[in-house]
Amino acid sequence: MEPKKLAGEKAVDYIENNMVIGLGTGSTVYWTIRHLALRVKAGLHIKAIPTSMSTARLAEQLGIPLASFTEIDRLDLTIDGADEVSPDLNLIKGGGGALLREKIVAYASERLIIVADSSKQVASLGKFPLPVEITPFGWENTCKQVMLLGCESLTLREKDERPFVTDNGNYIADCKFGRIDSPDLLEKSLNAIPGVVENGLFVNMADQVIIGTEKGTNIVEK
Ligand SMILES: O=C(CO)[C@H](O)[C@H](O)COP(=O)(O)O
Repeated sequence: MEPKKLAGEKAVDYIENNMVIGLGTGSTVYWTIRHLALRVKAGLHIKAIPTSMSTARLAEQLGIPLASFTEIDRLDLTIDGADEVSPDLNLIKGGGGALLREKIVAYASERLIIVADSSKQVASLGKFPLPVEITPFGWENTCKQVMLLGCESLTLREKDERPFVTDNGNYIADCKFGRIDSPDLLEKSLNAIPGVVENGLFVNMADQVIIGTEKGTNIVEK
């Protein structure tokens, strides 16, 4: 079976009645959302905070009740995908451009479960270009400041030959740093640059990773 589908669906086993759930973004969480919708139809009572407009649309279409931070302070569990997962469960996220909302939701959650196929497991972070969300104002200068942190190459993400715009109205710089040995330091250094809104390094946030394979799922815990 499809590894992403197996991982995404497995995560639904961890959702209990009356929980508030964070719903991530991407093609693996897509399966989580579809599977969760079946359980909601069958009577499971939950509320979900989506991490992107696309996830909100899908959840709404499938009848999953949505909530917002206006009414909720803490979430019980967030289920999200990742672009890279290191052996100590640090992550690169943001391939889909939703990293800011994903980090806000994950930070407000008691637990973060990551769903991915085995291609996302890496010995060390850094092969996947690190997505950094930056404000449109001064983006050229912000990119120069990011380069000074040891970035080897940087590309402003585009869609239809225009800068890609996030759900928050910002741009994404995809940054190749090579092997990232100190993700915690790089995460903080990037966020200290005015114009950087957030970056895709998720350090010490994931509690569990569900890896989908051709044959089933493997669980990796902290
Ligand atoms: O961080 C993300 C979006 O911003 C996604 O979770 C990440 O890109 C993984 O996506 P997929 O499950 O489609 O491989």
